[in-house]
Amino acid sequence: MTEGANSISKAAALAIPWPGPDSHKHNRGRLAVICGGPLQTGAARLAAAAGHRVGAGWVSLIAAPEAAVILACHETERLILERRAGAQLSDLCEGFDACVLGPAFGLSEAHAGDVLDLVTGFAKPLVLDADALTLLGRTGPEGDLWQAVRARTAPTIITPHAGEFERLAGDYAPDKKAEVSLALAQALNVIVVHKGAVTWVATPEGDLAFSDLATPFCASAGTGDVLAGLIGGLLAQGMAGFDAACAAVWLQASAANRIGPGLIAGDIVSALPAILNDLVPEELKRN
Ligand SMILES: NC(=O)C1=CN([C@@H]2O[C@H](COP(=O)(O)OP(=O)(O)OC[C@H]3O[C@@H](n4cnc5c(N)ncnc54)[C@H](OP(=O)(O)O)[C@@H]3O)[C@@H](O)[C@H]2O)[C@@H](O)CC1
Ligand SMILES: Nc1ncnc2c1ncn2[C@@H]1O[C@H](COP(=O)(O)OP(=O)(O)O)[C@@H](O)[C@H]1O
Repeated sequence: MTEGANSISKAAALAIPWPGPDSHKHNRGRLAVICGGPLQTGAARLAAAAGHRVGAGWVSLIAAPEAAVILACHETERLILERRAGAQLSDLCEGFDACVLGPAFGLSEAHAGDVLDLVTGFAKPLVLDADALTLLGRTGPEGDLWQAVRARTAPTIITPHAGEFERLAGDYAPDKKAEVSLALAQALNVIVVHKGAVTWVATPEGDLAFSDLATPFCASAGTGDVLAGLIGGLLAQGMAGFDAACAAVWLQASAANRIGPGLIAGDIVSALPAILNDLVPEELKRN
């Protein structure tokens, strides 16, 4: 089944959107990243920074007041949108072109309600990662959340690591990673980015691609949050789901490989301009 799968190459990243003379910050893609509690803001900040670096013109972190204050101590270029008591995430995300939900978000009943609200009420491309996937795994195929994800018409991209994948689809043999990714893509009607030393990207329509490019130094806290943010940033700029996922996987791996030993997640974000500079069309180069 995996014989037709493409290896993700530089060509995937050459397809990313670039700004033009008519670009301004509001039409280059507006990305919302949902933040968890005040002691767990780092994951969302990594995702937001990655989405910003990859070209989204306006990136907001949405957080409850206690976490918003922490964010305000850290963030310079990202906007902070305070979520007051009773406000729905789907209302706050109106006007954004894409959203990332899950990194260090939280696993309570209230968080599960928030995930259901956004999955149902946000009619734009959505990246679900980390805790959003654990919550989805808890409800299972018969649950409201699973059914709501299936019913979405806008693209949904999920980015499970092996542990999160098993919560969604059960155990699998290591040599069946491509097959189980495709099966989950179909079962959930989502694009699956099944991470690891080999990352597989699968769609409900049967598209399949893989990457084994990334250095094992990627196995470090927060690198998956960066990937989720890259996908979100590309979706916000209008890239199609499968193309955005493949481009983000290549960009994350290439930036990580440039660092190698000593890599921590934020370095991938910092290395992105050099990687992007190798891809940018000649007419956009001013250096
Ligand atoms: N800066 C920050 O604030 C950061 C915050 N973060 C946030 O922390 C929260 C927890 O994140 P998490 O990734 O540890 O997820 P979690 O649901 O606890 O599952 C972990 C368990 O799954 C299993 N497992 C099996 N295979 C695996 C694999 N390939 N890769 C990883 N795990 C694998 C393994 O179980 P074991 O095999 O050890 O029994 C492992 O113990 C989450 O909210 C996240 O967003 C992070 O993003 C980092 C930066
Ligand atoms: N051994 C490895 N070789 C290459 N890449 C890896 C390896 N282990 C993990 N990665 C990559 O590192 C990232 C880790 O993501 P994840 O486990 O979600 O981390 P976090 O939740 O801490 O951000 C993924 O993009 C994954 O593909």
